[in-house]
Amino acid sequence: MSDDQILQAARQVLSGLKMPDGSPFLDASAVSGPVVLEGRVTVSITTTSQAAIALTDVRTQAEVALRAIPLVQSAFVVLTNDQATPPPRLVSPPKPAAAKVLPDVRHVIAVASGKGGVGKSTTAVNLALGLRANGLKVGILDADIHGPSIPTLLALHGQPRMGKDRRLLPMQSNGLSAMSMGMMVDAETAMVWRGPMVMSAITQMLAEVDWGVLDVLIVDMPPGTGDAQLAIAQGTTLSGAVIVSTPQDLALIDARRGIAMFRKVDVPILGVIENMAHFTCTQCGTQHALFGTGGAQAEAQRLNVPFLGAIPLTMDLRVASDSGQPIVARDPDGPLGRLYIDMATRIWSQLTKPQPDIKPTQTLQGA
Ligand SMILES: Nc1ncnc2c1ncn2[C@@H]1O[C@H](COP(=O)(O)OP(=O)(O)OP(=O)(O)O)[C@@H](O)[C@H]1O
Repeated sequence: MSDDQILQAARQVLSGLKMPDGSPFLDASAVSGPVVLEGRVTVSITTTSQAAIALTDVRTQAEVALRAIPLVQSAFVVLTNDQATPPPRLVSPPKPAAAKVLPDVRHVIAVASGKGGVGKSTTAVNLALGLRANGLKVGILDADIHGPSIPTLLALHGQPRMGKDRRLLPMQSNGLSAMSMGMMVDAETAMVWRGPMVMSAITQMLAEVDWGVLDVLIVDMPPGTGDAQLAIAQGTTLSGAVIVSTPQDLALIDARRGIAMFRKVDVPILGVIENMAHFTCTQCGTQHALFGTGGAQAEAQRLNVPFLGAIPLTMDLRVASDSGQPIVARDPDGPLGRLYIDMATRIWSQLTKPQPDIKPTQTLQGA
């Protein structure tokens, strides 16, 4: 069945559904889609948090009907909360009505950067493998809908399979359970989602993945500190955040914004990692601080957050990452592998040491 045929079938099954006010589902101005890409079907219904509950039934009916179409790889009907500004600061514990969508995940950690291209995804993957080397069950979610890079970094090919209860099974790579938003929704659909819409879509889709029992789920955040990032930080109950920065002043200014953003929504900062800290010449062994030195460490001290370590700029790391064999998997006992594993150990000990401000993940808030 081609995408066009799936689209026709999708429109056919959806045409039988009604909105809560009795109007045809497909005619509702709040409904966008269906969009079909390589067998994946997405529909979004724009709503407000207050009106979302009334739409829950039709959302489920639409999803069940779409998933029953032969050769549909995945089907998501997401309630997107179209608010121009993020909802007011969430006071923990989160809203009591929140569904426990990840009851078997002990901690969700965000790996974030204020600025793109600083090595956030590379760091997220290697930290995930470092936690795994500590004997933990670890998953990684690539939440960067617009520029997903985890499939490349972990050499994930093909589409995730559907489990028994029609929930998607994460893909497996190097002992990690992995899922990329890019595999669940096509970039074109996501492109029109604003911050809060991205958040509600992400939290909802997280619930559609059968993560199983995990000690840690790492969320590789989209770069930046705009509405989308704030909404994810706010809507996903996080145990903590790790901030990645290069040593340049400009990157540090953005990292500072990232720290401020997580603090605003009461997410503890587990630490700052300086990436591309210095370059060691392969010919003469001399270290060159191309982007300055010690900036992230000084910033971490100034902001009173832990400094987890500095990763050098190395060809090995880049080649390993870009060929889908992360350095911790390829060479766990080498200097870089040990560095990441040590940082992961420190992160885990922070999560598990009893302190009032680091809480296990209880809930993820839907729309
Ligand atoms: N320490 C390092 N040494 C050498 N290359 C690195 C290092 N860290 C990351 N890279 C390379 O830099 C590029 C960008 O890295 P990565 O995709 O992890 O960044 P990002 O911050 O997640 O980017 P984006 O904002 O686009 O999601 C990749 O080619 C990666 O292999």
